[in-house]
Amino acid sequence: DVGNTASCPWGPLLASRGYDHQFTCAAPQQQQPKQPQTRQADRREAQTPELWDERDGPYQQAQGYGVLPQWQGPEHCATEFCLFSNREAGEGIALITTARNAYLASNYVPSPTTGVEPTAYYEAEVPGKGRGLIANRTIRRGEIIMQRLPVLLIQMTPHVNLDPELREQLYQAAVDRLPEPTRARFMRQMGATVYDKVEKNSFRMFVDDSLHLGMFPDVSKFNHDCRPNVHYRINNLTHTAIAVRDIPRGEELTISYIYPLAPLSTRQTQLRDWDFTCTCAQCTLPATASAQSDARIRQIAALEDEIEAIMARPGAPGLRPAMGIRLIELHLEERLHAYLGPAYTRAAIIAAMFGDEARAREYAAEAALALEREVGPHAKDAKAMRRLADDVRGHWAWGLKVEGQRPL
Ligand SMILES: C[S@@+](CC[C@H](N)C(=O)[O-])C[C@H]1O[C@@H](n2cnc3c(N)ncnc32)[C@H](O)[C@@H]1O
Repeated sequence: DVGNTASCPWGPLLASRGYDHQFTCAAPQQQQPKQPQTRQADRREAQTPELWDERDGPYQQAQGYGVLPQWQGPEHCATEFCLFSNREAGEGIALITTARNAYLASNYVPSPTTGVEPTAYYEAEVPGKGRGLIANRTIRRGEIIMQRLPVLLIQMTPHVNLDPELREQLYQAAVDRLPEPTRARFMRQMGATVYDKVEKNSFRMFVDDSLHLGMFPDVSKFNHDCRPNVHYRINNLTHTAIAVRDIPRGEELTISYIYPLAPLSTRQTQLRDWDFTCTCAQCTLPATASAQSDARIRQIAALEDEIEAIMARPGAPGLRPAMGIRLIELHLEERLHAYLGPAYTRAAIIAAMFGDEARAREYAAEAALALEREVGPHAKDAKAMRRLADDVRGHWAWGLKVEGQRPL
């Protein structure tokens, strides 16, 4: 059920979890995110496989799963991890994974590869960031900029455990299986070796329950910004990048590699894993403005905690209409356009509880739009917010905090 999934707003090497045989990114919005790069933990968790065993066992086991005919592989098995490839799927795809995961992938029907017309943006040198993407026309809020399948998908266990030389051989073999134009675009990504490219450009995603790193050469052109104008989600193996506000011609298109609702020092610590010092506008604010931004981030966290605690108590004692309004203001003042869904949801419910029909309708409509962008068009929360916007007075929350109107 794709509708069960939520977006993972914290950047490349993103954290995600799978449902059934889907490829999903399913970290709940409200949940405190996992650190974006938990490589040390992954290294500890991963079992050390025997290295580079191409004898019968893994091949037979792999063949037992019977991936679809247009797939090539298993090849180059290193214990249970083998190379599987398909030149016809998407722009060509290579997997380094177990036979079971390859079987799941090969049976998967991907979303179409699509997005705005290629001339809507162009690639250019961005001072202090290397190459990046620039809007070539006004890109409207909600426009899908890119929707892509990975061209290389590598299970985390061999990525962290294989002998470096063998790993690079295996990765090179995988890249060689891609059609030439895709291979060329893959090789243009930042990084000296294939391993290095994976470290610098991959997105975390799950195939069933196993953590993988997905490579999307087009998507890897987005630079990071702590106040991004593009949000991405990964559902069912597909990476979707979508504009979160109107983006004027000439502005850089950016995503966030981390969970950015954190003060400057925390963001900088997180970004150290990527080996660069962030030069985005938010990280280079003058000291006073930067301190004000940190204070707003702390206010957002405190207000959300307060609302949660109040809502958990019968009668929601101490709830005030201003709380929802302030939550929205703080998000907008901080330019957190990629993270508005939960804030508008809370504000819409609070407005409905206090019988403020106009605000409840407006906030619920904004919440629905934001959640559709952030989580996906089938998001259950987005549907719930649409229902609230369509019929505020029929909603369970309507008038609950209006004295004499309804018992709580
Ligand atoms: C996924 S690549 C993005 C595309 C890259 N600029 C290029 O030329 O291929 C990530 C790398 O871009 C650079 N980068 C991205 N965002 C940045 C930022 N906000 N500040 C400084 N460097 C950044 C860093 O070198 C980072 O390792």
